[in-house]
Amino acid sequence: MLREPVTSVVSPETGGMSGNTGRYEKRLSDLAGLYEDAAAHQALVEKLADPVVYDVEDFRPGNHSGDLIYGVTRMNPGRVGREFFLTRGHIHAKADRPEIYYGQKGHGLMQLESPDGETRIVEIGPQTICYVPPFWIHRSINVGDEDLVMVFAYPSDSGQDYGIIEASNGMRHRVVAKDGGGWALIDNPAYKPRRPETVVALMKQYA
Ligand SMILES: O=P(O)(O)OC[C@H]1O[C@H](O)[C@H](O)[C@@H](O)[C@@H]1O
Ligand SMILES: [Fe+2]
Repeated sequence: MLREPVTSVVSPETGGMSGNTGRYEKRLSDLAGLYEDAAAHQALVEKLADPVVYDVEDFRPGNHSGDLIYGVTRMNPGRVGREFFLTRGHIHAKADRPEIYYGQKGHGLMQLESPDGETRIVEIGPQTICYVPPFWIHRSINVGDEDLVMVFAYPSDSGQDYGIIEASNGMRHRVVAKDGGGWALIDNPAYKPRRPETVVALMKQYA
């Protein structure tokens, strides 16, 4: 069926987008288990009365392969202990599907992890396009002191698999605030590397 063209106007200030077909919010309590300091997380949920920490507005034309979902994510600035506010993170359920992010406002990082445990950190500011290649687990982190707003687009049949991060007890590295400003990468001591067979099986589906 022939589709009609669509335009969306993005507001870098509010992180909203016209023409969206959906919207969802994540509250701080939805992110339990992601941060190294679970007590600091719980204390902050109570202190701030469980605020929205990121929201997503998107346009979804449908699920058939070859189509595209696009939208905008807005993330609050903030920290849990020494870690910055972040998204849950995922690999695409169809793991060979890529994604594009386009910075609109604020200062963020994309933390990427390959199936065999390599980490890459990409800085995203306004006007920066970040290409997330197939097979990389990805999570956004707001390392600035204002909202981080990014436009994204990915194949509409990608899906999100959140279990891969849970299964390894988090990503291999954590991004933490340095004393006096900036950020640093540290090891996540709880990290369980994926077994070589798991990595091969994940990539073989698309060989
Ligand atoms: O799904 P999360 O890992 O919580 O990330 C939040 C959102 O970030 C980006 O906007 C992605 O393109 C969305 O697909 C994702 O849902
Ligand atoms: Fe994604």
